[in-house]
Amino acid sequence: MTTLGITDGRVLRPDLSVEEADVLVDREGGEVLDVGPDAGRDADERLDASGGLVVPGLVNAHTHAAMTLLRGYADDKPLESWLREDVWPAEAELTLDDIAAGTRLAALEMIRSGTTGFADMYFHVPRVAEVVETAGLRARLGHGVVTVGKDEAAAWADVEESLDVAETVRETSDRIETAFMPHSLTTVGEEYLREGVARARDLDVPVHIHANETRGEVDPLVEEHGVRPLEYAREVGLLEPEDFLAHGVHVDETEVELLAETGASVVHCPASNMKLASGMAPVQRLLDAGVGVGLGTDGAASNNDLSLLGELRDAAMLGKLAADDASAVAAPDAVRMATAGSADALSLPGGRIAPGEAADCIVVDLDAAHLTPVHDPVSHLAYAAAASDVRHTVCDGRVLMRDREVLTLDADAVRAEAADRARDLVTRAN
Ligand SMILES: N[C@@H](CCSC[C@H]1O[C@@H](n2cnc3c(=O)[nH]cnc32)[C@H](O)[C@@H]1O)C(=O)O
Ligand SMILES: [Zn+2]
Repeated sequence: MTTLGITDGRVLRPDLSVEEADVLVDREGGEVLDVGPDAGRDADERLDASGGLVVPGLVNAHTHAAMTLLRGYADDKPLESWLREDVWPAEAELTLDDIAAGTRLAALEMIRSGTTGFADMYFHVPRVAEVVETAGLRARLGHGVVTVGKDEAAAWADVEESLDVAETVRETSDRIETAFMPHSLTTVGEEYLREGVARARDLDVPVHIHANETRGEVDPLVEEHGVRPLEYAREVGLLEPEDFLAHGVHVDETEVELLAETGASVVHCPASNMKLASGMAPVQRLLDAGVGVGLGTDGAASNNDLSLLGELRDAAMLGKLAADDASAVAAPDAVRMATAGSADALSLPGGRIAPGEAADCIVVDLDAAHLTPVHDPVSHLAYAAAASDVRHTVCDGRVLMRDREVLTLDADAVRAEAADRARDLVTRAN
């Protein structure tokens, strides 16, 4: 066994208290061995955390990584027209190599902003998995299914591809898990949902889906089925404890209770919900009811970055507006959402720094003008720290970024290739 010591900093513990301590990690086992004063002194390799805060690696519980290629391509539109007029036509032109390049750019951005784990819904997933493996991140991956607008054969083929990906891609790496991922309750027809979800249970994989994102999506569903969307979701076999739903903006009391009862989680995406004017999720209400809530950026085309430090600030801010209460979604709630909340929603290791937990952690530099003075480090994480304050990133015991240098990807090459491919993609789409 070789060890990594993250030394001389302060550590955010699972109860969100902060103490001066080292973190000692088993590099091969990818596990935290010890947290305590001088615990890392005799480690084989050291990462300096002085002046910094050691935090669990952030977990992005809902994104479409390769959409980095469409960052800034179509802004200032609501969901329906944004998808139909801009995003889907461009996505129809994506090649396998485009997906790989866009995902590499996302991985680079995630590592540089302190994200160690994520859930991705996209296509050409084996290529996504290769990038995740090389970058050293942890992920739950799936192929997004859309059946509306397709003939029956094409629709079933899309369902089959998602199930096949869920079954096979999890073998790629110890750090990769999968899910069956129907795109949403309205873009996948009922018979496909029922059959796909039942088959996912046989494969023992969870289901990830967009749900209750906009009123424009909820109202017609209620009209057609005569029940709330999450009641319909339950009827078609969704809402098992390991399932996780993106957005959950327009949920009523019945649906909040249904989530609490079933144990399915919600992934809150505040920036995307604001940018597409989708609405405000009742996050404090969900937390009060005991619903598991994680945090996601959604794709870079509706955000427009993948920084979870930015996102958890948005979550804390929007949560107060939604509840009309300044004490709602307090700093510790937002920080928990981006760490343990997301890891638990995805059923992935991580989210807590304690012996026996996965060695996924980051060091956030507190030596900066905008982070002075440090009355409360948790407040700074929630309200003042930015992606560029992340000094080191460690996932599964491996150092992915040291002193802001990413070690697993060639940052300049990744950016150059993504920019080239994005330009060509947009030319083809128009
Ligand atoms: N197999 C499908 C692809 C589905 S992947 C997931 C999809 O979600 C889309 N997407 C991104 N953000 C959102 C959102 O906020 N709500 C709904 N869909 C989104 C994204 O552009 C992508 O097309 C097909 O053939 O079209
Ligand atoms: Zn999404």
